[in-house]
Amino acid sequence: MTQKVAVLGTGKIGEALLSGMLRAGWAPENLLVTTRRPERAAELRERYGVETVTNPDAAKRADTLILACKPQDMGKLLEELAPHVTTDRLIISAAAGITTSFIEDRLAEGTPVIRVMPNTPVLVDEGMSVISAGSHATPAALTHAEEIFGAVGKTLHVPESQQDACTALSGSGPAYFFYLVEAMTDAGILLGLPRDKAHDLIVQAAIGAAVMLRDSGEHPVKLRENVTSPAGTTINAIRELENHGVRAALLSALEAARDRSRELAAG
Ligand SMILES: NC(=O)C1=CN([C@@H]2O[C@H](COP(=O)(O)OP(=O)(O)OC[C@H]3O[C@@H](n4cnc5c(N)ncnc54)[C@H](OP(=O)(O)O)[C@@H]3O)[C@@H](O)[C@H]2O)C=CC1
Ligand SMILES: O=C(O)[C@@H]1CCC=N1
Repeated sequence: MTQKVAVLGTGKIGEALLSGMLRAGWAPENLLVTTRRPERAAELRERYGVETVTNPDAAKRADTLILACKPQDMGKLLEELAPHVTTDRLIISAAAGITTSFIEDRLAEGTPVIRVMPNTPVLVDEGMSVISAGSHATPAALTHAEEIFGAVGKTLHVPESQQDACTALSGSGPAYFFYLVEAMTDAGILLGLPRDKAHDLIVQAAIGAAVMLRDSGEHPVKLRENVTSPAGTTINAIRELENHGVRAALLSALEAARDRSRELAAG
């Protein structure tokens, strides 16, 4: 039997996943989506040729339900789904903070639940999706989750106790790099470069650095040392970064993101 997958709460990350699954070869007729607003449903139908349905219909018709609403909307969504979700359905939640037990407690006893934290680079098939099994998720269910998320990037299994930390590093991670690029582009303006040139220079530096980090096999410290010439330019910049506590700021920032993920679980 062909597996049907429904994305429930198709906003930014839900749409990113949907588009990735279609790129990876999923047939539109095997995908269902749900939205809160009818105009959003129309947009998705037109853009992707997928069927839009209600949440109860998604629960009745799809084998796998990917819950992609905000953590704050999860309780209400589960209330709506509970009467219709049978234990042969697989529930995958992409919501920050929401634990598998939060979901299990609101659905029929024995329903398999998997928690996944993806990130927006799934849009370009360079995502990272961090996967944890709930109490009733079988190895086959985990393999299915890996197939879905592995089509749009890498996957990593972690114990659920590490999910809030992974959310801070990986789920939110791309935002920190976008923020750095934005700030460094402003620095280019300060130094008198036109914005488009500053942007191109910083983006290419980021891409080059990312590929080296991934492919060179060298530690980041070594890669940075290779750029940092004695009495040169880079060390002057590094001194300013250290003076302004950028390393400490990053430690605090990621800790704050981790703590917020924990808070979201509490509602
Ligand atoms: N954005 C990211 O980078 C990442 C987000 N996540 C997680 O993904 C989830 C969604 O985040 P994001 O995509 O950014 O948020 P969005 O607000 O873009 O998407 C959530 C969508 O869910 C819809 N929705 C809410 N309640 C219902 C409901 N009962 N039925 C149907 N649709 C509903 C909302 O509709 P409406 O538009 O009408 O409000 C909205 O379109 C969050 O839990 C977040 O933690 C995980 C990893 C990365
Ligand atoms: O900011 C957020 O809460 C979501 C979760 C990870 C990335 N975006």
